[in-house]
Amino acid sequence: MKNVALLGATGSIGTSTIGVLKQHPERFKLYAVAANRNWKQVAQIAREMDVERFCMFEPEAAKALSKELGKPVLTGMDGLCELASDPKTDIVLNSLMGSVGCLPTLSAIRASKHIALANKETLVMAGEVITAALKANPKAYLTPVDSEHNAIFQCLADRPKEEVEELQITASGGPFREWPIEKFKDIRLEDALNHPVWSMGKKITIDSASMMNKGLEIIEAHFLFDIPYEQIKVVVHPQSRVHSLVQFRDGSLIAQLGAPDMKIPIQCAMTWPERIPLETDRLDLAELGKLTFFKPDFEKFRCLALAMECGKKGGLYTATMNAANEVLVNAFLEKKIGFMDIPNGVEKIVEKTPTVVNLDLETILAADAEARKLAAELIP
Ligand SMILES: NC(=O)C1=CN([C@@H]2O[C@H](COP(=O)(O)OP(=O)(O)OC[C@H]3O[C@@H](n4cnc5c(N)ncnc54)[C@H](OP(=O)(O)O)[C@@H]3O)[C@@H](O)[C@H]2O)C=CC1
Ligand SMILES: CC(=O)[C@@H](O)[C@H](O)COP(=O)(O)O
Ligand SMILES: [Mn+2]
Repeated sequence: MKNVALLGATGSIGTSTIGVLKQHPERFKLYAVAANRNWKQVAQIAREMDVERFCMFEPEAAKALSKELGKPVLTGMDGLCELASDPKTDIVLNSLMGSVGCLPTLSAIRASKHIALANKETLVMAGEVITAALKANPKAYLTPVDSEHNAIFQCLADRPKEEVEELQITASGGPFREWPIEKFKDIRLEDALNHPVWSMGKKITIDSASMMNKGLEIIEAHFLFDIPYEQIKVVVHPQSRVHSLVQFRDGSLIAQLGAPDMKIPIQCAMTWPERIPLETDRLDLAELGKLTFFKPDFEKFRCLALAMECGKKGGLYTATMNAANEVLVNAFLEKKIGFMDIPNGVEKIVEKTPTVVNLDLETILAADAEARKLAAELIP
């Protein structure tokens, strides 16, 4: 039996993860859960799944949950890190939203856990620190949950990176794939939240609409698989059935396909290299008829181009880009700025990225905080 600590239990990935755990009660126990404010949903999960430990990031939510359950509830970043490193935790499934996911990932690595990582911001913000921590803690094991990276992970199947010519990350293209750039100034929040394939949390849905999500995923892939940016390509695939591909040096292009259901990569990330049964839709290729592929439009989707540039520049660029994007996406969700203010704002903030010699955690956290402050100043 594996004890799972589920960070971000009330969100889209958290809910899919609980769906996977429910299919395998003989194999997984939901040992600990964490969320931000939604203590009522956590209470419901606790009653259904016999959870032992809890953290609510917000102190008021922690108090309310503790009163409801009559059990201790941790709070804040210390609480998240404590659950991630709890001696009884076997697998940490990190589905927190945003850069708050970084320190719990690090805490889990330092405690030599198996981390199934959905929180892509961890690697965008602090890829070098995370990869160094993984080297220093060889018993820690990180498996990707993000659908494209889980697909690449499956295609690679532990082959050495020398055999890889190119990673091909698929992108749905989001709701504005066919919109002319002239119409982008009229984009409303409702349009941007209308993802053509996936039902996800609001922040990643806006990132998909701006294609910043694909930019974050390029950086995520670079750090996960140690592949240079020059060998990472994006291919637009509106049906989202091919989840990504690896071009090997012998001419073989290996793809992973499946229904667009996050339960598939979540379970794979928890059980790899074993494949266990999963009740979910199966693909019927004849019914699908055709799958289409296109080149991405870097001019229309400036966030994608910006992310590629920041990744190549390295240093603190990806951390400042990520922080600025988080602040601006949140402002767009609150209808305080327009859609195009996201790429415009991110571009302004990354221009102010300080050069750095020693890329340690403290420097990254300081750059993240400064970029957030500068981005907040752009919001009316
Ligand atoms: N959804 C998807 O299909 C995919 C998501 N991902 C990645 O997975 C991560 C989660 O995405 P998603 O599930 O869509 O997001 P959601 O917004 O649906 O869920 C976010 C979760 O994180 C919790 N949370 C947010 N802030 C904090 C905090 N400060 N402390 C503790 N908990 C917090 C929320 O709690 P509360 O409910 O209390 O606010 C909620 O449980 C993101 O990094 C995303 O990019 C990657 C691939 C696919
Ligand atoms: C399900 C998943 O992994 C998301 O990251 C998804 O890929 C988003 O869709 P886009 O391809 O539109 O960014
Ligand atoms: Mn993805």
